[in-house]
Amino acid sequence: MTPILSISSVSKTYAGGFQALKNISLEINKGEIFALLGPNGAGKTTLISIVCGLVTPSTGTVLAGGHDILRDYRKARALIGLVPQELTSDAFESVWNTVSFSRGLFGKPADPAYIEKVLRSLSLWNKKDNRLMTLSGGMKRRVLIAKALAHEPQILFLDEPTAGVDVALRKDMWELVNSLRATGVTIILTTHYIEEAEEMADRVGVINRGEIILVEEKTELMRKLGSKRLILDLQAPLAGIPPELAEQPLSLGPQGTELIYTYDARREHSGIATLLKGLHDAGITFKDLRTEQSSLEDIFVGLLKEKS
Ligand SMILES: Nc1ncnc2c1ncn2[C@@H]1O[C@H](COP(=O)(O)OP(=O)(O)OP(=O)(O)O)[C@@H](O)[C@H]1O
Repeated sequence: MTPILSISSVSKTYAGGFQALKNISLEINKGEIFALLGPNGAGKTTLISIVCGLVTPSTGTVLAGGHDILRDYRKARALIGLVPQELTSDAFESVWNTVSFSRGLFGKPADPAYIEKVLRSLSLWNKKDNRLMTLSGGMKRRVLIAKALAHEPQILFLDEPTAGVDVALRKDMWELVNSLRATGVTIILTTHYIEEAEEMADRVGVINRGEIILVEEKTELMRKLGSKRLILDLQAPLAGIPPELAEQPLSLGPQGTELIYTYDARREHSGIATLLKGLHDAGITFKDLRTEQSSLEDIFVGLLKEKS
């Protein structure tokens, strides 16, 4: 796949001496939805701000569509749309003017038909003459997205798109992101909500204390999510897995008193019946059994603990 965004060895130390990013390298592929997960203060906003040319990195380079964000700022920035968390100005302006003005900022010629398409796709068309101050919170968020799309960017950053919005609007946002992806836009979103990453992302990156600690395909994470463990408390400890059970996905607990069987909880056949028959044939008996499931949340929390 072609990377549309290449972040290489980016570090950021703020003026006070605080190191917010440590040697970040990340490639984002054209057309993918990438979710950047991380706790408060992890460095998500700093990273986005560097990619958008709002904050200067202490070291490292960022290329957007092959253009260096520092040396070739206008070309690189024109490819990027940024949806911030909050609307800061323009309270007295109309939706139409605000969005059209954003397009002009990037030196793009006026294109009323395109602005109309964006407003319609965001269900803002019948609000086009409303002043921003008269809109609900959800509508204001849509205006932020329309503004970010006004200059036809290829890469869209959504900073916490659904923080503090109600469930219905969150679902709308998810749909919207999917429909944007269908138009070929690459989307990078930051979120605290693991559910959101699960729902939308093709790949997930986890950032903690300024470091990327994991980047993985969501399906791979879901595979981990779907993996379940059946733990059998044995009557008598085993020294090893008996050869007749060697084909099974089995492992032994620390003292040989627990036999652990890992299986995919989403498959129709867990293989547990075959396992139990095999245990019976091998003369292995157990006192008790239980199952455990790891969730993306567990993986996430575990990762953060490991690194702390
Ligand atoms: N201008 C600045 N000067 C000094 N330190 C800063 C500055 N901006 C951010 N920081 C610090 O850098 C760290 C990372 O902040 P950043 O806003 O990038 O985190 P975040 O992952 O976006 O957090 P949140 O989820 O809370 O938005 C924090 O410890 C923050 O206090």
